[in-house]
Amino acid sequence: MRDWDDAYANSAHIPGSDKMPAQWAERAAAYRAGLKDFRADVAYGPGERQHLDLILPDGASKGLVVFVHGGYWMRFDKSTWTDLAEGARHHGWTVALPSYTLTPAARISDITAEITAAIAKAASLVSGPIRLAGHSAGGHLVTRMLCNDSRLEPAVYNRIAGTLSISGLHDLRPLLKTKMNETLRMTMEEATLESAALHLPRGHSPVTAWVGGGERPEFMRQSDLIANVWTGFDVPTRLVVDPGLNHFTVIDGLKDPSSPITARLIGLD
Ligand SMILES: N[C@@H](CC(=O)c1ccccc1NC=O)C(=O)O
Repeated sequence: MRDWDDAYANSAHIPGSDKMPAQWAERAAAYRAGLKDFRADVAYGPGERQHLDLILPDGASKGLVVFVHGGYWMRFDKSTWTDLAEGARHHGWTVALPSYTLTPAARISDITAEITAAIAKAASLVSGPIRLAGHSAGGHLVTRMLCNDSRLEPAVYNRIAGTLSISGLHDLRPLLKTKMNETLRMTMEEATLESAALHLPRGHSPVTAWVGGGERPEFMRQSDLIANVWTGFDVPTRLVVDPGLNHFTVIDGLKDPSSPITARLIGLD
């Protein structure tokens, strides 16, 4: 059998990655300190981690971007990558960054419900079109919003203009075979329910699966999978392989207003 732990291990294959979380947090804190309009810690539920940060643009808001962070549902929070809001913010979008309860305190299906509530809250505060983005585990969470069991209210769901799943996980069943499942505590039933690629899409808003060309083959396969399957249900899909980037550098372009990934996020391309 394949070594499934190795297939989904990112840090182990990226030199210097042990120092990255501290660098990410530092960059994000410096970015927050320079923001003119930063609304921290808006509650979207009663839980300790059920809060989101809002980053507002300089002029009128064109709409709402929600970015859901990654870390295999067990690490990090809304403050780790605040600076990734800058690309969309620069172009006039309000960006919401939710935290969520991590595993093992929550199950993945609980986190899906939390992100549903976070998007509903952000949508009640910010008008206009909604664009969803998520990285890795966050890619899982945003594509789950588009499945035909999605609990988003129609008034919110119908505002979704596009979704960007960056190095997203769309079939969770292989993770059952990793040591991470000691923390994730998924059963086959939950892994199946939580796999976007095993659901029909609820509608036809466009989905982009964006993955680094230097990522582990499983991440390439996971991106290919959602684009491939949902194309068959008339979802306009794109698969973008961004050359040379790894699982951590693949999101860097979001902070750059002129990058291709920012253009994709806000529909400029
Ligand atoms: N220690 C994990 C970290 C990881 O994969 C990760 C780190 C930051 C953001 C997203 C990640 N992956 C999926 O959610 C690994 O490298 O396997």
